[in-house]
Amino acid sequence: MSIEVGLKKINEETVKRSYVFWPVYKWILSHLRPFLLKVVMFIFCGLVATVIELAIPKLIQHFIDYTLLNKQISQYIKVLGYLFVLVIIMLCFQIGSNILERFIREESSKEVQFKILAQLRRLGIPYFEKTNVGEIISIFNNEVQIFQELFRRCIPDIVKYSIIVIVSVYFMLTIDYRLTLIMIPSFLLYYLLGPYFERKATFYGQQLVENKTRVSDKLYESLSSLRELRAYSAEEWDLARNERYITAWVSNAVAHDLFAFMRGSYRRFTYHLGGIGVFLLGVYLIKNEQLSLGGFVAFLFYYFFTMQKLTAIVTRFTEQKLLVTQIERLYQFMSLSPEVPLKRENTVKRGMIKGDFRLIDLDFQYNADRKILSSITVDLPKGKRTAIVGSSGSGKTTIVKLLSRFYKPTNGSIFLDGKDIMDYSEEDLRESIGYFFQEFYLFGGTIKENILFGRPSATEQEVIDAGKHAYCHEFIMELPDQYNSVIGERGIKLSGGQRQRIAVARLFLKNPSIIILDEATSALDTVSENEVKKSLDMLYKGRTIIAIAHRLSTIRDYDHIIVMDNGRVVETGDYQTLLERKQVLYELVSNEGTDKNGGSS
Ligand SMILES: Nc1ncnc2c1ncn2[C@@H]1O[C@H](COP(=O)(O)OP(=O)(O)OP(=O)(O)O)[C@@H](O)[C@H]1O
Repeated sequence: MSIEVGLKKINEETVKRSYVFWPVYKWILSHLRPFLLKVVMFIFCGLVATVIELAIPKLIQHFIDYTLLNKQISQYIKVLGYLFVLVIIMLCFQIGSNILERFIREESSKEVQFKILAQLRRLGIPYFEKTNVGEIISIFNNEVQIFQELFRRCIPDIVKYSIIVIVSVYFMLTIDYRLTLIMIPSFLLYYLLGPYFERKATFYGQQLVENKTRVSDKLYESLSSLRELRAYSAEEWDLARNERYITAWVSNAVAHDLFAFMRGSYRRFTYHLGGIGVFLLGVYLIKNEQLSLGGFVAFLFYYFFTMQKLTAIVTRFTEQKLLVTQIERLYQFMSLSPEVPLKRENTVKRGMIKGDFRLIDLDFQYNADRKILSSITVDLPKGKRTAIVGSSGSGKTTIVKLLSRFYKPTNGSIFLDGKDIMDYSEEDLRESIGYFFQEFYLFGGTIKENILFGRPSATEQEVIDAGKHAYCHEFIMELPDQYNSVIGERGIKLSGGQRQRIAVARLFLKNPSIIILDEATSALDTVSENEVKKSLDMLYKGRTIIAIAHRLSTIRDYDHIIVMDNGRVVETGDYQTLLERKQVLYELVSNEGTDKNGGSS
């Protein structure tokens, strides 16, 4: 059976899938490893609390059989005293068990969140380029929640209830083994249909949560697009669209409640049926003096308590199976290996990378079906300004991604200061390279925090010096809170040029030996561009600069130009020489001039 939910058909078979269950389950449980001692303590506390809780009916049995029948008042007070002490001890162990359970749950889910972040970092740019942000966010929202759910309910409940059932069956056996055997047919009767109702109720329960999220997403979309809907007279269309999702939600809710009710009713039916058996046999045994009255009363308590917990274990197992299947995507994500293996040991002294790049016979493709770069052999000298130019799609950005080691070349090598770039540690490389893009991220905090991002350990004076070098000190000092001014989400309260100068200040603080730019200032007006250029010129001094340039007017003063076409390097040299050669760069410059003049020159 399947139900139509929105545009996606969700099949119930997903609930039954078990081929991934064990590896995923083992992986989930591996998160308990750091808290092994606490897990043992949790089980111990649970065991003690359960033994005490279940010893109480035994005490009642004693009370009925000896104290009450023999009318011994002193015994009566003694039993009450024991009971009181036992309850206090039991409560202490229950509190301990609850605290440990909560600690284990929260710590393990915190750890999984850290692991997701670390894995995202490990997978790096290739993963972000292949996966949409929605999917990544959903891993955090849904899968982490499922993970918490497993540690909140399923795993601890299965452990707790199992302890209860084992201890309780032991006490039942000490009363009468024949009565205890009645549990078997009673449980088998439950097992006949119970898991079916469990599966259905759990499945619809999960769908209910997903549909609820979908309905609120759609409502949010409808509210955000009210103007467009009215302008296009599309209210009816929107209503019909929402109705579909709401109908799916409602039918899910009805199905869930129905199966949950049937699950509960069937559960009660089976163990009450067994209860009748216990009554009949119990009365018979009392009549034949094979069972005491107190023993019978205590047994009744154990029977109902055990049956309830036993059937609850089945419920938790069903829920757990579904949740584990749903967490499979997170498991697969955590099992991914980065395209570029990360090297950890630092092999060069801090600040010693100078930026002398040599690319030898380099080929690259993102996917097996298409070559993006072919036979690239080129030098990008240290301490110089190199510009990479060429038509759109010729592979400029791809080269820069390879220089940054975001990707691994398909063939050939990249040497940095004479050493294969793959042999540098991640830390060495990231410390040595700074980036400057048209768009970059400013955090919603203060200007100081945003500059400090370049080197969090920098002093206040270093931040101010960086601000001065980047020509942003003056405008910062004019703001009401100066360096402590809050700049709004993504730096919304600043102009484009001001934001870019903050980014330059950040780079001053980071102090990398190599700076990679992607047509950094093309989105600015002339005044802002000149201001940013002034700050960039300060930054460039003594560093290796590699720039992707779209406007050829910006590369005149570069030392070295690499001209690309269709994934190949077609020309290299300085600007003047290449122009005089009147080949590809000359063509590009001429075309740019033509475009600017509207094709008239
Ligand atoms: N992550 C990716 N996966 C697959 N193909 C990609 C990816 N990034 C870029 N490409 C392809 O590689 C080719 C070169 O792209 P690249 O971005 O390097 O060109 P570019 O010269 O920088 O272009 P532009 O000047 O337009 O930015 C293009 O055909 C592009 O479609």
